[in-house]
Amino acid sequence: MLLYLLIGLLTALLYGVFKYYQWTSKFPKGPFPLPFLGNFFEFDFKYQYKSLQRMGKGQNGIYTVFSPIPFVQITDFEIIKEAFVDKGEDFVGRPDNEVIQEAFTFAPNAGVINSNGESWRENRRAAISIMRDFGMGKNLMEAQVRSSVEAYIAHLDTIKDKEHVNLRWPIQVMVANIINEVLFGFRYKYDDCQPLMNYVNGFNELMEKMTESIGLMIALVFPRIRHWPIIGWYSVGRVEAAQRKLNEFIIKNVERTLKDYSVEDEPTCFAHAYKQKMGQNAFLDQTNLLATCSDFFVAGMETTTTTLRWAMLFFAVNQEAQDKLRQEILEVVGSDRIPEMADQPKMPYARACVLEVQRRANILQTNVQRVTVRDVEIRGQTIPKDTWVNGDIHYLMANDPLFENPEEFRPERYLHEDGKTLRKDLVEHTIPFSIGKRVCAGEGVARVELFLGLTTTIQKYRITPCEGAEIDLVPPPNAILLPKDQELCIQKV
Ligand code: HEM
Repeated sequence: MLLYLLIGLLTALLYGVFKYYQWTSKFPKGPFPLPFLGNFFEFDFKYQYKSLQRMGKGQNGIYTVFSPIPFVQITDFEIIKEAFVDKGEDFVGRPDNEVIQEAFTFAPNAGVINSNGESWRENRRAAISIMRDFGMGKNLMEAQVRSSVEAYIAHLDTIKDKEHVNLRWPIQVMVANIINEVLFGFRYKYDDCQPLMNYVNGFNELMEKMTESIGLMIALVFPRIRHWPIIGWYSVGRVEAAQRKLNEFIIKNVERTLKDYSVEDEPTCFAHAYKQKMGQNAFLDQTNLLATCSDFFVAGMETTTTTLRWAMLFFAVNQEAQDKLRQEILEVVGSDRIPEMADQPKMPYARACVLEVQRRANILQTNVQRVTVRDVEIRGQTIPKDTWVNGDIHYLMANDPLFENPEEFRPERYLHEDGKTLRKDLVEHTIPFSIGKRVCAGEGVARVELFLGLTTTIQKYRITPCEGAEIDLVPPPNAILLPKDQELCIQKV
């Protein structure tokens, strides 16, 4: 009897293993997955980009990691382009996993970053149209950026001990004020910005918790565990609670902005303009107003701040590049006014610097996840509908053979020998904002912020390491690769 039972169990197990491998064979081939567990134990969830760097080598640009969810990685530029641009409509989804949608968003299927289908389309369209009306990529937005940059320089001027300056908060407030003013119509003062600091700290804690939690990874596969006592709290509950706190900040700011606004009035900020559009279709409602503001606030603040913080460290370490950049700024702009976007075409070295900062900082461990909305074929391999796909811009910018010695910070790599013309091939492969239908919705603003934020700082200040200190360029684990907090010496030029 026992023997029959054992034979029965063994047969069921072998059948299960057979079915498992039959299923995995539907996805692009990658590192060999263990039965049922896939590559779970090969994956360092804290440093996902390092695991993906290791696994991606020798995979011909497209492969699957089972974590244990099938997770297709695309590491080759031409294949990312084929998927996200040529077949863009097929890769336009975001995960509609209930844990992600309920715990990590303002509300399920709302806003722009995590929504799907018509809700995403209508909200992205409305948001971009409002941003354009407020001058995204044009003069009005540039004027806001320049005024925020000027306030930041004025703040740096007031700092007494310039030999030990942590630039984190000055940069954070400068960048946050731009998006805050666009969304809600007001700015924070450098000496009175506690709600903003609470938001930023809360967001960073949320990112840390998300990166460190193996429980969360398990909950993505078995969402029910989030309702279990204790396990539910450690896997999802504490992350969800952190997200709810962030949501409160957005609700307060939107309420403050809309309190005295009537839709007959001329809108002076994003929240006003969205309020005017509400009701035009079923997806533009109060929840989506809040969720879209939340998405633009978070996406618009932490990414640009982090990139500029890395920039200061790179230039502190690379004095030669800093001198060269300053020389170009002084030749083209002089020192009586701050740079403007119209100067950019005459400043190839500055453009190369921004590209190299973004490439070398490479701030996202993985791209924001896409999901296939139908079965799709890429390079002769089928990716089934509803598969998670990482268009791995991190891997690309750190490993593409076009970037010789990718670890080096060397803006010159973007310039031809004449020192004036940008290398189009390298520029094309530098895609920190991703590409395709879901390309970053704030790319235009971010480019203005990065160019003006960087060039104005270097125009006004020489940045060096503090005496006797070494700059630490190793990022701690976090979904966004933030630099470690460290002080720098700043000297007025
Ligand atoms: C250095 C700065 C930034 C970087 C590196 C960056 C990068 C990205 C990336 C990689 C994505 C995912 C694209 C994809 O799914 O393929 C994204 C999406 C997004 N970004 Fe940015 N971003 C930056 C700044 C901004 C700013 C300033 C804003 C707002 C003003 C913004 C708003 C958004 C939004 C709303 C999305 C979601 C788009 C969608 O799903 O349709 N980002 N960003």
